[in-house]
Amino acid sequence: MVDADIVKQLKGGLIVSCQALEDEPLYGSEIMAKMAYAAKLGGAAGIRANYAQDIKAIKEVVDLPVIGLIKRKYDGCPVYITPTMREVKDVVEAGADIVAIDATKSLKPDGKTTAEFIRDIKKTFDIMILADVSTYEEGMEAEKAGADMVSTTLSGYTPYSPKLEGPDFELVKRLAKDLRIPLIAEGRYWTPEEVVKALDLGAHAVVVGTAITRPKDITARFVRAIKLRS
Ligand SMILES: CC(=O)N[C@H](C=O)[C@@H](O)[C@H](O)[C@H](O)COP(=O)(O)O
Repeated sequence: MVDADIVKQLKGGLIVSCQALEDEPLYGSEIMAKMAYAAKLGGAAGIRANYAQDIKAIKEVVDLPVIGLIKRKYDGCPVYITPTMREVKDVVEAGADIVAIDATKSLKPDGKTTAEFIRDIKKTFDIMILADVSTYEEGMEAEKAGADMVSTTLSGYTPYSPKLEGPDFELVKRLAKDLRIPLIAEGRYWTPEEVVKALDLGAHAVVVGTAITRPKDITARFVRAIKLRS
């Protein structure tokens, strides 16, 4: 069911993605909860988080809407963002307000299409669904299938979407114009100006992850600039 209060809380705001995989230096729920707390103090409107234990830890320290997901790889399947009902259940039980799922045209590990997967989630759980897409068509399909929001998360990460260095503004513009449900802008936002531009193009909210919560990548960006100088 759509929670109008949550949609309203996120409107025009910044959602900070606080994620560290097992092989990343900041892996650990305690650290991710501190990241989320810092984001809240900085004025974030919401948090995006991976893993049940991180979602739980974050929910204990911040009262912001949390978009939860579980990244899990299944052999031979390109879908890794909350790919099956098993991960959805864990996200729901961890207390997330919204579940983010891969809503690309790839079949899920159990052979379901995105539309079938969304239908099954709706039948089983009372949670809002954020459809992570890589193209305009996937966004429109997700809305038709019953998603509550769409995010541009996967643009640049499927073999058939454009490989841009920065955000996919064109996708934001087209989806924000044609969807009736909220469009979230996400993926490779590094500056406040880019975030403002996405909102001006009609995005409901913008997710920033790496540029705020992955110090290894932030450091590498500075170092790269220094190296280019010589
Ligand atoms: C493609 C993929 O797996 N994206 C993931 C989705 O949850 C995260 O690793 C990203 O950090 C997140 O989307 C935010 O994007 P950025 O870190 O570029 O601000």
